Amino acid sequence: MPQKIAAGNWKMNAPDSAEVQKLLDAHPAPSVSILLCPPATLLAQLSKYLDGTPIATGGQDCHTAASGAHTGDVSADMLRAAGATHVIVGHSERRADHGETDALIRAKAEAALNAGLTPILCIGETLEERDAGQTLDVVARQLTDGRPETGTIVIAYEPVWAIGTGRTPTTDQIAEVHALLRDHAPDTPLLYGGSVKGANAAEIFAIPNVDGALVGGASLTADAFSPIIAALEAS
Ligand SMILES: O=C(CO)COP(=O)(O)O
Repeated sequence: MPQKIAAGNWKMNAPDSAEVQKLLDAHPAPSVSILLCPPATLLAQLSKYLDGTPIATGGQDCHTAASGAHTGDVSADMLRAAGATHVIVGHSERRADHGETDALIRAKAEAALNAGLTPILCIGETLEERDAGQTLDVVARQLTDGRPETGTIVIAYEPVWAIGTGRTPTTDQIAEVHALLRDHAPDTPLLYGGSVKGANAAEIFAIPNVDGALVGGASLTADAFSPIIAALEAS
């Protein structure tokens, strides 16, 4: 059975530290893995705060190189030194905003593995691709081209049109993609991401081959994230 993971992607947001303490108080001994991915500037501080607790931390992106002349970037080794265990790579917001290709994302995932981090590889189709019937082709290509040949990773299926929109795919649509991912990655945790809330979490976690969630907006407060963690524990 792949590990169950409730991961929060804070994106470019900085919740109050009281929210983190509230989350810890609500989940002193979780039966699933909990991960928070803050902005890079907060990572060291948050990792220190969470040291010795069941909540782990991750980065939101990394450079392919370990160090060097790359103004504005952060390496996987630096994330690791700041306390991270994971790093998100290939998020659709980075694919869209920074033109990240599958080849670049794969190099980032390899850099993460080399630094001792577990990459969370994000894949997912746009609405145009879904409407054109290309969803399975797109995610299969992103997986094949973006995934390192060896090493332990986590995969997050995040349909671009479901991110921050309040729209989620039907359970059949999620099940179809996750079945394909499971065929390609039998022992890999497969997360769903895109408008996951306390209200829909149980239904999503009941879908075969869904091992957890990558949560954006609802990871910013303990009140919103805690019911998602509880639903995963109950699944
Ligand atoms: O992009 C996401 C997580 O990486 C999902 O964001 P939302 O949960 O805000 O839709």
